[in-house]
Amino acid sequence: MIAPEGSLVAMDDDGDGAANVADAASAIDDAAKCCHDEGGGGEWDEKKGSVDDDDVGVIIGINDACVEAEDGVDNNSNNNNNTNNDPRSHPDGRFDHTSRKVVVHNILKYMRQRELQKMVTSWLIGHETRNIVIVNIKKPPRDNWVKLTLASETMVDPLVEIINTGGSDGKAMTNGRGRPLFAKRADEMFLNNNNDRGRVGGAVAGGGHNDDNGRKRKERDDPDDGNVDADESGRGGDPDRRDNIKRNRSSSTPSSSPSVMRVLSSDEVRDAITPLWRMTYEEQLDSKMREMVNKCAKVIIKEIKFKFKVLERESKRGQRKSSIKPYDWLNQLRAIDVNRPIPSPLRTEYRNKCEFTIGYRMVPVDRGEEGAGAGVGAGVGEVVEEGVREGGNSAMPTTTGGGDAVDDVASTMVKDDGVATMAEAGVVAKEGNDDGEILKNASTNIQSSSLSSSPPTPNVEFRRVPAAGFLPQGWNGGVYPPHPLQNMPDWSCGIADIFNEFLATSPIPPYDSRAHRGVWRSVTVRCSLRTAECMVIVLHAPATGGAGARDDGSDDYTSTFEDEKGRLVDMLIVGAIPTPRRDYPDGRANETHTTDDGTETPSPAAHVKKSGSEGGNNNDVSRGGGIRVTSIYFQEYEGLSLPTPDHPVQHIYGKKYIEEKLGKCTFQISPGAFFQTNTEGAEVLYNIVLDRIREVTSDPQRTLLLDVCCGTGTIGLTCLKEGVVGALVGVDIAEPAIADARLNAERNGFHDEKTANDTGVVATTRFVASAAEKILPEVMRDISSKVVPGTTTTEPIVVAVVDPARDGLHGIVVRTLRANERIQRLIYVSCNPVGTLTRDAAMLCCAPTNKYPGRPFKPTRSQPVDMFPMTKHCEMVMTFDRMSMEEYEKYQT
Ligand SMILES: C[S@@+](CC[C@H](N)C(=O)[O-])C[C@H]1O[C@@H](n2cnc3c(N)ncnc32)[C@H](O)[C@@H]1O
Repeated sequence: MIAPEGSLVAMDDDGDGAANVADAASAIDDAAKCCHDEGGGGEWDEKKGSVDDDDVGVIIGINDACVEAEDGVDNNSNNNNNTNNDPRSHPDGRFDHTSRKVVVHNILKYMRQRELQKMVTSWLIGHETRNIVIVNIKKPPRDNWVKLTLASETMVDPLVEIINTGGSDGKAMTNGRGRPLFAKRADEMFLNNNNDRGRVGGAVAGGGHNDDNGRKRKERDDPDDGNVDADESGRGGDPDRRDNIKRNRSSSTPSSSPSVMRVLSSDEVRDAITPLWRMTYEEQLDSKMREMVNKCAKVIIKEIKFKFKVLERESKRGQRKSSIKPYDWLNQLRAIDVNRPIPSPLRTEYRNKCEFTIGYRMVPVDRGEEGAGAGVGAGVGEVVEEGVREGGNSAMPTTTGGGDAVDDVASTMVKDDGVATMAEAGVVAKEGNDDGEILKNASTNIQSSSLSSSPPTPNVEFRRVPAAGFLPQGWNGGVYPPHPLQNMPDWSCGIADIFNEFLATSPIPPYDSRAHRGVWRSVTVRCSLRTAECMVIVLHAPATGGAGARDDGSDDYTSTFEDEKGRLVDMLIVGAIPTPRRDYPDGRANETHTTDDGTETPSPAAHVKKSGSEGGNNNDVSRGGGIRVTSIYFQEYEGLSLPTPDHPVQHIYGKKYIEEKLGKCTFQISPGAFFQTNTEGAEVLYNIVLDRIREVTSDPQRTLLLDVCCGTGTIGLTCLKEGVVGALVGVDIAEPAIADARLNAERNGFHDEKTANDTGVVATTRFVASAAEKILPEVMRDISSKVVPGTTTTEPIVVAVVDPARDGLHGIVVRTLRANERIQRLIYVSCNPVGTLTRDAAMLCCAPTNKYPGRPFKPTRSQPVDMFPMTKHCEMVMTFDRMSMEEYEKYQT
């Protein structure tokens, strides 16, 4: 591996030809020093005696490999480019955020960085032959667990074993005070924390700076697509998707004890992916309101109070010269007043983007239904019937309603004995019959399952059918169609149907993420009902097969791959997307929706037509039924997790982007760019941002908006178009998003550096493609020195909007925003309000320290917006105002 510039490589200090434990320890020490540098990632707060940013900048190698230190930037975030010199990248250059992590519990809550590193190093002493390389250590402050990232998935189980059995008498190692440590695969933790997925010990398991998941990067941003394999890390926040990814990861983990897999009913699929679907919409909002109060607002108050206690302790010890009293507002009854969540204009079928995993569906072979189930929309074991594709000339198979058939097999169980699992299906299918190998379920050894409420049915036979859909039970449970999910629009199910038909007849199998064999991985569909455009992105492994297959040279689909791609494209573009037969719960199909003027309409289509006509769109699109695919991409990827937003794509058909109308603007969206997944909900969200800006400025010409994590420029350009600001600086890490943002500026009338907008305000736009933590200090200097366009003043009113991915803001970004007192109002749009928002809010509002200087902010408004009905996820717009000098001085002692 090449060490990144400025990082450290463990030297063979003792001249034995290899970097060993001692070398590693010395490198660790150096790395520890490195972490104190300005701009470093996880910073150690000596005074607090804890790791502040939870990301300890260390790499420990206990094998013949070299030992490196991090470059100090939190590349764990899903949004980082994958470079070969990133010490956290996979040894072969691939970025892996998934199953390489181990969580160790019962660590002492307060440990200095160096102690922590030495302890971790000591676990490996005597086990050098196991060749374990720890590439990252993350410990949240004040928590008693640590998360270790290893160089390879194969090192995970050996490390767990060492920690759990490597102590005296074969017992677990101890924490230095005699308490036994307990290590577990991180992906198993996700499985076990269904109700609060991804959180461990009260903190985000993915690490403070990270999640989503999701892929710390990963962690993608559209909250509820319930899926899986390809995550847009860092491209915003898709909580459901993250949840799904966790489900997948956890279930692809080999388990030491046999578990039982059960075919889920449609209701159970809904429970897994849209857990609030059984509630009325008012109940859903009530539940989100409670969550925002208890897990967001109250936690922020607690965090700030805690920081005051630490300061007090330090003052008593004489470690601090000046001090500051806790703010009075912290003890007020509703110190952070949370408003009731604003409802989503659409309550069903609101997603404009859906991601389906390609894998295998388990179809029970019912003697009367032999040959059933080629379509993804079909319920398990159900017969596919011929249907006519709307707007097209071909007869495409569509499916009959699937719910009954699924319910019929709800009590059927199959033993996941490590042989007949879905994860292995790719391999088996290659050897056997892709679209119908029959698996016999052993009637013995069937165990009770936490998922199961009904007894197992012995001797059930299953066929594995290639399919695209969701993985509500993870990989081992197989793929389920999206048709029962009420948040999925018709067009997405129609696309799934096309894929199912294609996969059923393709000689090329789906990708098996455990064996790394096969080819088809996932499909992402993005659609605008307002412009009637639809983009399909097919993620696939190389045609030569996955890495697992290449090892033994057994898979090579190069001779048929191009033909199969062509066949798939033909199927996608032959006509309008077929209208699927949905599998909605009784009486729920025709939920009402609130239109812009507050009236109730029966379906999303009515709302869409209304909005569309206002926006000048005359497409007669009915629930997506008349939509055609307008753009197709293929993306080859052989990494273990998900491609980054910048990963190359191959444009195959149609337009290179889709357009979406939002407010008064039209936006183009490329394959790698983030866009809010609920268009109507995004309008509500952006209106709140507009109101919050209007509250603090009556002089748009002098007002500059700093849009951090701007994506395709949607928030900033909306504010320019509405004339509430005169200048916009947008920063985003994703190059495709920034390229779109620049074009979107032009598309919406901001052609040059300076353009008078509709309201007469002279507008300037500047979009920068860079990680905010790298560029923000420079951007802030620049803002302070330039003359405000259209004026002669160098004193702009600066309002900042931050809308980070689930990972939240990097510590450097928080510090820069806080230190720059020209920013009087900061509007934080969070897709992770119960996670990273609480952390970042505490940093913005706590008393000033060397690390977080500047007058503190104060949360003044909290407005949740329900962007993801039926899921637990909720967006939050929290407004922070700079504490006045007068008030601030009051607290100084
Ligand atoms: C939730 S999206 C918000 C996008 C945009 N504000 C919108 O509403 O469409 C989060 C964005 O943060 C970007 N991002 C993630 N990490 C970043 C970083 N370190 N620096 C700058 N942008 C980042 C992602 O590329 C993504 O576009």
